[in-house]
Amino acid sequence: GAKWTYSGPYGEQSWSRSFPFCGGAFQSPIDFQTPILRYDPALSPIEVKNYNLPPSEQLTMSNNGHSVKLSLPSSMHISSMPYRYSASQLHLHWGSSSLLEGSEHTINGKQFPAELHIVHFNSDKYSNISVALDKSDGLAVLGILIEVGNFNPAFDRFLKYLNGVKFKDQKVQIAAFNIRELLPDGLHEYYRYDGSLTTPPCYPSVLWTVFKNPVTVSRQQFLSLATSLYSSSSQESAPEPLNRNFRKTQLADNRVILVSFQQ
Ligand SMILES: NS(=O)(=O)c1c(F)c(F)c(S(=O)(=O)CCO)c(N[C@H]2CCCc3ccccc32)c1F
Ligand SMILES: [Zn+2]
Repeated sequence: GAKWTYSGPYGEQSWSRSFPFCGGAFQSPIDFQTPILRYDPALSPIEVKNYNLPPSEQLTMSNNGHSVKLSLPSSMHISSMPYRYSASQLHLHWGSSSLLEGSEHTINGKQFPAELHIVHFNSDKYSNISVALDKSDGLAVLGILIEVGNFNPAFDRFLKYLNGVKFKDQKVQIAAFNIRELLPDGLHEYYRYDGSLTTPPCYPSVLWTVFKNPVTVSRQQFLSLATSLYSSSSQESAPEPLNRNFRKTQLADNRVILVSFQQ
């Protein structure tokens, strides 16, 4: 597809030229501002199934030039939503060694150092994610905000392989692990809204669930994520660091953000 980046001439202000939905409605991410939040007691705790993958299983970790992503088996799924949403991949967004602000969603204007996304598709209605990608009930993404603090052994399960995917299109196989450990302890407090992919093609097809409570990684783990990767391929002459790969917050328009918790 058409080239797009997070800065320069192909940056987000230009995305809508090649990807019209990026200039459309229901775009993500957004800033969770108190005045547009509404408590919804019907929002039940998120329930995930088969997230505890056996270490005998292998996952493909890759650098696609936009993020580092981990392929996930479709046996992993969210069971607490009206439809079953099966896992497809997880990836991250982060700042840089000099910018500890790289999350996509923000809370009352506070941007976190990084954000983890676990992408799922509606496997009750669609046979695979490619078919589900542009359907209004096609995708569900879990967003986990990341703060710098204590060392996180779960994140190290894949961060320790970053040097194997330094350049675009590099892949490595890694031992699977319990993906549940990447999530915050409580899955009952979250923001919920209808939004979009935060990268081209920006389809408004995502039911977003962003947990209220961030997880922590150590400063060293954050710096490893923020400084190990390049968006350019190994053959290219000028290596382009892969960092600050987050989209700016979009207008909420008249969308209401539901929250499962009361202030
Ligand atoms: N923030 S976000 O909206 O969740 C989000 C990203 F930020 C992100 F970088 C990716 S990407 O790594 O695939 C690089 C961009 O194509 C995705 N992938 C999705 C949408 C694109 C096509 C596709 C095909 C199969 C599986 C997943 C996806 C993404 F959904
Ligand atoms: Zn994402």
